[in-house]
Amino acid sequence: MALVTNDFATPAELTDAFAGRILGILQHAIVEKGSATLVVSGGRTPQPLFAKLAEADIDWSKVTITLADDRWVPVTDDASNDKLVREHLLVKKAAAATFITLKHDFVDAADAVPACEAALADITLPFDVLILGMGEDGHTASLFPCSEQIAAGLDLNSQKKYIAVQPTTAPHQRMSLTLPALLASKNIFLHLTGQSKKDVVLDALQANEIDKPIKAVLDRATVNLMWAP
Ligand SMILES: O=C1O[C@H](COP(=O)(O)O)[C@@H](O)[C@H](O)[C@H]1O
Repeated sequence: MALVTNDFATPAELTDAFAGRILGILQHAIVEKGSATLVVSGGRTPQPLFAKLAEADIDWSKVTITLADDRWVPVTDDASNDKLVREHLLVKKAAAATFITLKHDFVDAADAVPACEAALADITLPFDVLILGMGEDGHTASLFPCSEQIAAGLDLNSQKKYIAVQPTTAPHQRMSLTLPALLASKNIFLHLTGQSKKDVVLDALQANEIDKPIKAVLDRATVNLMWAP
């Protein structure tokens, strides 16, 4: 639908402005309906944003946080998005938030899909805020172009909110929200740093969504790109 570009001169300026924007939406949701939902991504990009959010003075006890995707590794592993959230977001003032993990005690992520669906069952959609990341291959959440599951993950008729994904060119099996579940969000942000990732987004606008899965979101939602070099 629309890509709204918000460019900042430095990562620090991006972090400050982006945190303010997210907090404003969460605060508004809390006033309007008594609660708010925040879906975050993992990887390296969001760590400073998480640190900034964690210090914010909102009523975090009314906020539920979950992940758009996770790597199927123990939550003690440095590759775990769950670990990232627990160590950098669910601290200080934000420690009062409720966290819905995607990691359940199954060897194969595919066996954990029902547990993830059940854990999300009490949450009323749409999510208030979705923060997506993106890899250089155009994957978003864990909807990887190189995976056998990509068509199923992008299927708008899917009744599933989660899908287990096995990338072939990236490590770890994954658990990911499906495209229809990602699109069930009132405010969608794409959080990127570096010129190369911005170029990937601009290229993706002309690409096939199976090759560049971020395109599937860009085509169907207003996406605020929050970017700094
Ligand atoms: O594997 C993943 O990669 C993307 C991008 O991560 P980054 O380190 O390049 O910021 C991330 O959005 C996703 O949550 C993660 O599982």
